[in-house]
Amino acid sequence: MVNAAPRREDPPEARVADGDPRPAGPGSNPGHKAVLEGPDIRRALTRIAHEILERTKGGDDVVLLGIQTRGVTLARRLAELLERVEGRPVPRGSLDATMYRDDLRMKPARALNRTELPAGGVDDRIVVLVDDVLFSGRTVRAALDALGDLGRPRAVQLAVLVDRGHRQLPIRADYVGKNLPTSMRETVRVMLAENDGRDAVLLGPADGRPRSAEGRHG
Ligand SMILES: O=P(O)(O)OC[C@H]1O[C@H](OP(=O)(O)OP(=O)(O)O)[C@H](O)[C@@H]1O
Ligand SMILES: O=c1cc[nH]c(=O)[nH]1
Repeated sequence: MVNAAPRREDPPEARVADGDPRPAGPGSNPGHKAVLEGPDIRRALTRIAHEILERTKGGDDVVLLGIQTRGVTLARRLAELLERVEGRPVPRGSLDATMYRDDLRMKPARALNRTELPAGGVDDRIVVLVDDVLFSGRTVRAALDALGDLGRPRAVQLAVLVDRGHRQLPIRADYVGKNLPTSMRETVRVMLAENDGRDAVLLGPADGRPRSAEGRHG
């Protein structure tokens, strides 16, 4: 399980009592606390990779599909971990579900990202959707609709780094890095080195207003 206890590789400011959130560090807003640091994220992803192999009986038919934006980075990292264990490449791709959202009209327009499938497609495969945060479930609902237009997987599973609760749809994750109880007045920000320059999961106030799936883009 993810361990918040101080470790030698943590920066000095991280060495606080077990269970206490750590100061958020560089690149983050004041008032945000780091609930996971780089080593925690690495351990969580390693555990998820092993769980995927166990549940899919060696991962032979697995395709990892990262949901834009940070889900794509996490899918890449998971693929590398699976490849290290299995000694063969694991097909992966990316999914932008923006056009399938049910709250498109309520949000500022945003640029579309790439949807890319591996050469073998997704038909008859076990697709593991990967995202950084699971909240209302509306992004995953949109991703399932997008996937339905791309093929017919044998099964679809969901892996998330953080499940912060507050589901508005009957969606659950099969693989969870960390269950993080939150209030609607908080926001969870996942930072990844490839996207943000460092690895951390930050918990902080939601810009002074409760964050909900209504009126936001996801
Ligand atoms: O369960 P939900 O309520 O849908 O929230 C979860 C989604 O919110 C965030 O994405 P966001 O739309 O902020 O885009 P980003 O990943 O590109 O930053 C996060 O990356 C998840 O995809
Ligand atoms: O707090 C939240 C809610 C949805 N998506 C995020 O990335 N963070």
